[in-house]
Amino acid sequence: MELNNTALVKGIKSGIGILLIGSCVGLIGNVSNWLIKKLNDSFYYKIDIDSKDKSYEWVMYWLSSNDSIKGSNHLSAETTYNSVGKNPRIIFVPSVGNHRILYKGRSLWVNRVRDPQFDLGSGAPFESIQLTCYKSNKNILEDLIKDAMRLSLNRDFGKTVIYMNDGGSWQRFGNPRTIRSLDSVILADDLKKTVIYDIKEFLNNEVWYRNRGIPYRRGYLLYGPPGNGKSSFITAIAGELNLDICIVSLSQKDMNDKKINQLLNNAPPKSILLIEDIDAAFNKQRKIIEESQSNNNLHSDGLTFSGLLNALDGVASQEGRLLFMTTNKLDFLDEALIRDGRVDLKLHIQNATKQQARQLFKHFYNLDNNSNAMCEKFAQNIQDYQLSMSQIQGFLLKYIHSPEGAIENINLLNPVPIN
Ligand SMILES: Nc1ncnc2c1ncn2[C@@H]1O[C@H](COP(=O)(O)OP(=O)(O)OP(=O)(O)O)[C@@H](O)[C@H]1O
Repeated sequence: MELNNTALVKGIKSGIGILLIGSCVGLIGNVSNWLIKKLNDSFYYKIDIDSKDKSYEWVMYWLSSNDSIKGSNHLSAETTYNSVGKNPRIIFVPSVGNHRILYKGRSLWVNRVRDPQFDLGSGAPFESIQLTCYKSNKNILEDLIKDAMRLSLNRDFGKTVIYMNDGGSWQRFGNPRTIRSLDSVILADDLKKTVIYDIKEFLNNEVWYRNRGIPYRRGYLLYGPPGNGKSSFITAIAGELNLDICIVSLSQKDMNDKKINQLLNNAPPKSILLIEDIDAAFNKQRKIIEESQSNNNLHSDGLTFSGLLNALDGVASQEGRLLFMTTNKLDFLDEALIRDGRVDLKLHIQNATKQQARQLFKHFYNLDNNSNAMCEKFAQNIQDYQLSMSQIQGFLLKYIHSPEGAIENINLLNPVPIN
């Protein structure tokens, strides 16, 4: 019995011993962590930048053009294209991990961190960058971010940035485009004035909308035969009003109701949302098929008509949402898609009138008023609404340096003889 008690006491003692050692180890661990943190805090200064913030894109762009990053032994290659998807170019950015760089002759560290979690909407991983420098050089981190911002804004200044959707998130597409001037788009009547006035009214009246509880968004539908300037006009509007363009591709394989909702409600600030050829993705026929599927309790995992309508009606972004849709086939569209509130202004862009042909001729050859008679001669041989503007432009391109040649040969474009 006594033996048993002694064994018990020994057991308790060794248990307490282990506990004490465990606690001491834990305590030492905590103290050393605390010390490291304290030392870190007193020696280093850090700034975290989340990939959802605009400054992340600025700093990554800055890093890609910073020479000292090339000394790093682990970079990531990223391919960029020009605005028409050509001329691939590789840029190198820091890969996930820690990198030391020099800025203004000082050392600093860039730690790119990839979160194990993925954004369920876009399928892209969450990322962040941590910039670290010695506390004594604290200001250089803020200077770096400001420099990065200036560099990016300079790159985009006077240009239109195009974004395309990659799943449910927006990615810059190629290099920003040179602005297309409004003068270069020739439309009938006062269409340009009407639309620009309408958009400016909208952009300047946020409070008016908010006070009345009216969703702060505006939708435009441009419809009419191909090649008459629908896309060109939208590009020129973006240039005129200093807006970017977000092209929504509804036909992407993995597009679904959730992603379209995210896209339409999280567009980059100061941008136009553009859905081209909306009839290709959604027309009356497709709606009928979907309705019959849902009557038969068949559920769609992809993008549905009601999903698109919900996204269009979703919470408007802070900046106000400008949506443009284009179609060649107005009759194919379901009424619900283009009803008031979803589409506020419908603009018919028709084939060329004589007057448009005259202006195009003048603009194409950069002629002044002394050449009005020549422009008139060209225009009087164009019948209203018979040819598209792109057909006339294509014809003029054959006589790129010779307006006289274009007039002489106009019967090749239009059978009406010159008087
Ligand atoms: N109204 C116009 N003024 C000046 N150029 C025009 C006009 N319409 C068409 N063009 C020229 O024709 C080409 C095609 O124009 P654009 O793509 O804008 O037409 P669209 O109406 O959007 O055609 P689609 O319906 O096929 O998309 C462009 O090169 C553009 O410069």
